[in-house]
Amino acid sequence: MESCSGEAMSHNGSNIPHTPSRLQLDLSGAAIQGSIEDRNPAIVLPNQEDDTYHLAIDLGGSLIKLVYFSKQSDVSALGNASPCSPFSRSDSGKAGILSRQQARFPTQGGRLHFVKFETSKLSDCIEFIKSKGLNCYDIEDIANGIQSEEGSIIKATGGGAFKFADMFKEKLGVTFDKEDEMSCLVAGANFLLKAIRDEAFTHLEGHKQFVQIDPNDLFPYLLVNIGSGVSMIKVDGDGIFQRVSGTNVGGGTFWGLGRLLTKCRNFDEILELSQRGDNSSVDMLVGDIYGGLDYTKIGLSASTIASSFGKVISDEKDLSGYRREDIALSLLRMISYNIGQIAYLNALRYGLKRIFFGGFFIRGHAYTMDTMSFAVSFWSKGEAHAMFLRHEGFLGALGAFVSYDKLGLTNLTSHQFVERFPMGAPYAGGKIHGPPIRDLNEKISWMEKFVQNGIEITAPVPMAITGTTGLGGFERPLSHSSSLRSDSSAALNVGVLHLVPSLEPFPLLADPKGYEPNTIDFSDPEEQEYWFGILSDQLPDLVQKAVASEGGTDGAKRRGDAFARAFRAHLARLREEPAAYGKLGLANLLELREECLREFHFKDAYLAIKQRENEASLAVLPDLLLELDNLDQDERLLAIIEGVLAGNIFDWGSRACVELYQSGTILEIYRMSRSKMQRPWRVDDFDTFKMSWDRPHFRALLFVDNSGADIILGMLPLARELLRRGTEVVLVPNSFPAINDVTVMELLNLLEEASKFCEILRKAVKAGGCLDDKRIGEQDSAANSSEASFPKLLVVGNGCGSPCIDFRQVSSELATIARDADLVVLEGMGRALHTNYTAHFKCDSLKLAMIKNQRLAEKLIGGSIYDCVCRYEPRTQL
Ligand SMILES: Nc1ncnc2c1ncn2[C@@H]1O[C@H](COP(=O)(O)OP(=O)(O)O)[C@@H](O)[C@H]1O
Ligand SMILES: CC(C)(COP(=O)(O)O)[C@@H](O)C(=O)NCCC(=O)O
Ligand SMILES: [Mn+2]
Repeated sequence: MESCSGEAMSHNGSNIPHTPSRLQLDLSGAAIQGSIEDRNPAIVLPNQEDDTYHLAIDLGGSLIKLVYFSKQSDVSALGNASPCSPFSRSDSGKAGILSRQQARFPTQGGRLHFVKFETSKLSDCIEFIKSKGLNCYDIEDIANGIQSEEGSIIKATGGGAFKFADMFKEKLGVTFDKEDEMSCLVAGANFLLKAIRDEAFTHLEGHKQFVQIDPNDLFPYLLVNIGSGVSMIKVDGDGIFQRVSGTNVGGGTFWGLGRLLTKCRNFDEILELSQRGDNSSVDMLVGDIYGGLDYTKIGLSASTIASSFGKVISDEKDLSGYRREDIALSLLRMISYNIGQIAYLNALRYGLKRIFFGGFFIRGHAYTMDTMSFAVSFWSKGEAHAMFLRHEGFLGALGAFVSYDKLGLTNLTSHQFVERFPMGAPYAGGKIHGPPIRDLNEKISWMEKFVQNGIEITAPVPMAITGTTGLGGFERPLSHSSSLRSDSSAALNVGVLHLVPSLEPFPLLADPKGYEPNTIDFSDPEEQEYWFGILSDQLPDLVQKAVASEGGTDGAKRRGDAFARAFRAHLARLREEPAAYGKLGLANLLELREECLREFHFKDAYLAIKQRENEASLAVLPDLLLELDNLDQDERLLAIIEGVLAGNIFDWGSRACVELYQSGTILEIYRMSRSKMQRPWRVDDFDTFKMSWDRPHFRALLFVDNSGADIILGMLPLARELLRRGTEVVLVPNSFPAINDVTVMELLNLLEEASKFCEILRKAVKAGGCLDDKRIGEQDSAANSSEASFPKLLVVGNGCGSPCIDFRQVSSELATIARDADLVVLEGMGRALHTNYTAHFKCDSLKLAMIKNQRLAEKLIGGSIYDCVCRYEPRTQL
């Protein structure tokens, strides 16, 4: 059994330029993934670009916002969709059962990208649209897969939909289908609040906190959109709203006056300037009027602004006599506070407790948000709450986008979206500098250029200003040193939204609403710092393995460098602002690393290691099974659980374990690990679990972890034991790689091998239909008809490519098959400890892991490294 990922298709070595044609494939770098002996091997097309589907545009007074959707070409003819797709058909090529299941769950996913341009740079925007071919698709043609000859009709909103209609027709051949601006703002806000998990947040005194919105309890609310001008809209439902107020003193006023008074050349510059400001030289404060005293009777402190810019009237100075910084700050406070106050008054007028602020005036700027939050909270005496939206300025464009009825986007829910933060401006959303990056080579060169120039690469989103308003929101910004980045990284806290309609919540969660995957509290800065440190330290070794896994070529080295730079930039970004990409937990960090590897087309960094461990473990499996079979039933169950815990030591994500592997062969380490299995384990519910064993389960889901001894000498014997008692077993591996975790493809190969010498596994595999008969040594499928009644062994991918599992988003296949399961086994640190340790299930659950990190051992179970956890919980009665 040999797997490979070598070059398998002839190609001319150069990248075929990307065109928006649906049917043109970039075959450069195409490679077979998996076993070369397969009849239907999966083919990976690393250089195949997304095909763009459609665009919506919001042409505002200051900024043009684009939201566009891309969808990968239908490459089913080649047997694989994408190396990065959670539903890569690589899973199905080999597994009859999966192919059938996937046919029932067609995926219609794609990606939503967010980009903005200054309206004054309209020509850049037009160039971008042209270069991406965004003007070439017509929604009507999508179903037929044809490229429009005529030029498409695109949804457009904002005043520019009228003003620039002729120019777009002339330059791009597109016709605007105009949508009402207010309707779009509301549709965009409703869509975000219902479909994006970490969208809304509060921002008080520098502290950002995400708010979970119940989609069934969203209305009514006040939407305050601060663009050039300000609109205040009372929203009572989808499409049910009223523009109740507005003000002409908005973002345009701030930027317009600010430019005049400070001579700043761009918006971020003035925000940055305000960071170093002291407004007391410009503003008239209460203390200026009251001789330095507070006006206590009406609750105003001496430092409260009595009159913005009021001090200027009593000075003899002209503009040059004031610091630009002070002016910038005074102006920002004046505008933000005023909008916050008017918003509050409108909330009061209509009895609304929730106010969501959007529009690009906010610009994710801490000080602006703090000021508005303070105003709302101060005037409402804490009754009303100011909330902000991560996609702040894209409400209108998104609203226009969801108005494409045929895309059916309005009913999507949060579990169907996965947000990714790829490197590179056009991928990340935000300001575009220079031509868009079209392929991996361009992306790598783009990153290399930064290094040559001695400029540190920044993650897709900039450092937000960490400065806070200090007490009460009206003191000076505390931080004078941090600065807002305005380089070519995107200027937004948004990534690319991957729409995966076939993701579903895991149906066996006992408390889906209260479910939080991450166990460790990441709001503790010390905890964060520890894990950032771990991931940084592991990076050189990972890069080396990743490069070797791709043959160590010069190309692989370049990709490895780019990956390392990208991942370091993400870590730096998150260190500065942990909530930049949404609520941060350890699971997100570990997944980000895997996603980043995929972004640079590393298919499976640990493949060679996994193969070596699989071979060594398969060689001793027959003896182990014989040994187990000679034990009586009680002893056997204990030996099997011990085997699972012992095998879990093979974890290439743990620094301690990797050091350990220097000290012996795989089998020596496995034996050593087994010999240390002294009970009671640190968490030991084995006896209760054994009691429940009297009643065989109907269907068990086994969330398996690592390749090698872990799966082969640990989990397969457990699966076999369950099968022996008549329980149907569903092995649930990762859909795509993460560290040394076993994947669907590998597991099917392992089952093929194990079936050769284990009859129970062979019969169950046959009954489950995971492998075709020839692969399990059955030439005549009718020969053993008795096996049809044998309990089934199935393999179903979890939909993830991470060492952890977030049960809010799993594959539809898993969700479907889980409905009748009555036992869930979670194995390994990632799945059973970092995530889900405190999760409860509607069915019996068993969490098995060896703990391979000293700090976690101390914190979580008051133990030490290499302690074991066997946590059993009978089903939660609802
Ligand atoms: N790069 C930028 N250029 C100009 N204005 C910006 C920029 N970034 C943020 N802004 C602020 O955002 C406001 C525009 O917000 P936006 O929501 O796009 O409204 P509009 O649709 O009116 O253009 C500007 O008036 C300014 O205050
Ligand atoms: C990434 C992992 C969760 C994988 O563990 P597994 O699920 O394979 O048991 C784990 O290796 C881990 O937490 N590693 C980082 C900590 C360390 O190096 O100690
Ligand atoms: Mn693992």
